[in-house]
Amino acid sequence: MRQPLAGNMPRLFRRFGTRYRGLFALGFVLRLGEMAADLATPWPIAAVIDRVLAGNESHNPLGPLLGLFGTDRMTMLTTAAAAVVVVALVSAALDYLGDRVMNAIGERMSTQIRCATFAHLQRLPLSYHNHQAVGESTSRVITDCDRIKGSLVALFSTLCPGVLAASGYATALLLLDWRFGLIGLGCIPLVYLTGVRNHRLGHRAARGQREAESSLAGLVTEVLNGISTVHTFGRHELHDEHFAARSASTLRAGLMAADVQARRLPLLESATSIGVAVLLWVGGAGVLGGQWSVGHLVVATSYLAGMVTPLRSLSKVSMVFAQGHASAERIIAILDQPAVTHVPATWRVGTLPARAQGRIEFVAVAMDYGDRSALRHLDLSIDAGERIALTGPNGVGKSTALALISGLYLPTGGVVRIDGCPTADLPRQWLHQQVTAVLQDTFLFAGTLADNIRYSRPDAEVAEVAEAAKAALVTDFADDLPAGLDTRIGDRGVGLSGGQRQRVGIARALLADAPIVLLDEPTSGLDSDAEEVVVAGLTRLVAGRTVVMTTHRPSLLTMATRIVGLTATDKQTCVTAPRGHG
Ligand SMILES: Nc1ncnc2c1ncn2[C@@H]1O[C@H](COP(=O)(O)OP(=O)(O)OP(=O)(O)O)[C@@H](O)[C@H]1O
Repeated sequence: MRQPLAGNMPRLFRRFGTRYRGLFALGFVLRLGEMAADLATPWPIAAVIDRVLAGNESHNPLGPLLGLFGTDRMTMLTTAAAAVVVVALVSAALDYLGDRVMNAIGERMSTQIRCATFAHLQRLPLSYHNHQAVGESTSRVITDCDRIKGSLVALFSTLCPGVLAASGYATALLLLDWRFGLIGLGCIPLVYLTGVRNHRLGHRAARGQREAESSLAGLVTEVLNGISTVHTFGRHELHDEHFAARSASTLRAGLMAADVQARRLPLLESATSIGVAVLLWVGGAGVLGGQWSVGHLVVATSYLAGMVTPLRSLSKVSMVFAQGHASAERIIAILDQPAVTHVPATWRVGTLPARAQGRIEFVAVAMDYGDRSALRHLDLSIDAGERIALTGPNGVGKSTALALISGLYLPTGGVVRIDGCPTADLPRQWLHQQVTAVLQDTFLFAGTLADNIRYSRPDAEVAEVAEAAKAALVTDFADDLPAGLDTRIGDRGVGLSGGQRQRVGIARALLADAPIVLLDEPTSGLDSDAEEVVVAGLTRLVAGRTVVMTTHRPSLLTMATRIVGLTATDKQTCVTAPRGHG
């Protein structure tokens, strides 16, 4: 459910902003100082007009100060000019310090929001990621967090000082003369009404724009992930058409946002010009009637202009706020998702043995992915040290069974137990130490071969990494590379063959030294030569561990001590009579 318009930013504030209260207070004090300097700015000019030019001191409280260094006209002019410069310098220095402090709050808060969003996103269950395009999630972490940063910086460097300045000038106008004050205050409802109406429109436009941009990012990521398929089938035009269609919705949303933005300033100008006109008329009449001096009127118009200027700059950043709100909504949608670590862990790590025996049981296990059923009432028991191969038709649920053992998903019915403990109740950290896997396609991160092997156990010694690499036959090809195991490989293992990537995956699993090993078609994409080498590595990996594998390859089936066939009926995933296998 969407949060109310104003609900998202305050939530981000409560969570990430409270620690900056001290800095905020400092920034506020600096802004107050700057405002006081700004309020003093027109007085030397007014004093010159009233005392030096018109020879009249009655209306100007600063008039007598002008004669501090002498009362001849040129000395008073010089004193006024120096006062203008001093006041401007003080205001500029306070402006600089205030901006530094306030902008820093925005920058720090947004960095924290980005880090927290990424950390949380990583911990969301696979069921979330299965339904979310990678590009869309990337766009949230990068672009939405960037928009939040923009609006936080605008909040601290424009909105807060702007509101402070506008209220300061309004108060000063009131103190100057209550009639001037009323004229100034009269502008505020007009500005507020145009602002609120535009903010709503702006938020709607910004939300549409972000959704359209995210969908574009999702498309780009998908096509680039499958770029070799695009090239193989030469379907570039198809994706061009999809991209153009989605770009059209981005354009529509962008034009709507541009229209809202363009409307804002003229509306505001019209609203505030009424105030300026009234002030000029009332003030001018007052000067003609001898109620006020010209200098007095100059100060009042300068205060009204001072009050209107921040309102104008606020209107310029209001689209930034609208975008920030829309993006905050999308970030909160991620932060509100329950992470996998929230699963209650009944057994604490300290109460569990450091190493499981490796017994696995499926008791009436069912698994549905949304509306799709993958396993129905599966009963299967695997003894510690057994090596079983799951076989059966495509889609019967073999990979799903493996995913349930490793805790990637929790069963939607029944229970999966390791050494008698349901996986749903086990701490994730312990489960990661007990179960390792070699999948159909080993995913490698950008970094060195050694980094990728160490991924399963970051604290492993160099010698242990080398030993795992040797046992998995990684060393055989790494020795021919320029820096051996320290050779850098690209994203997703670009630069290595399929068989080489699988060998790195085996080394990674060997280093994890877990009592349970899952093999999900680890040789399916390999030719017979590569398969032979990978099987040699796997033979070392499986020794002395409980192994559950899915494969149709005879070379792997020979490693199994039992082959279990799965078949599906409407009500049940059945286990066909187990066959002993050496
Ligand atoms: N992440 C997922 N989201 C939705 N449905 C899924 C997901 N993973 C698997 N499925 C569905 O669950 C069913 C079982 O899939 P699974 O991959 O476990 O079968 P499998 O026996 O390993 O198949 P194969 O032999 O083709 O690898 C299939 O109908 C599949 O479409």
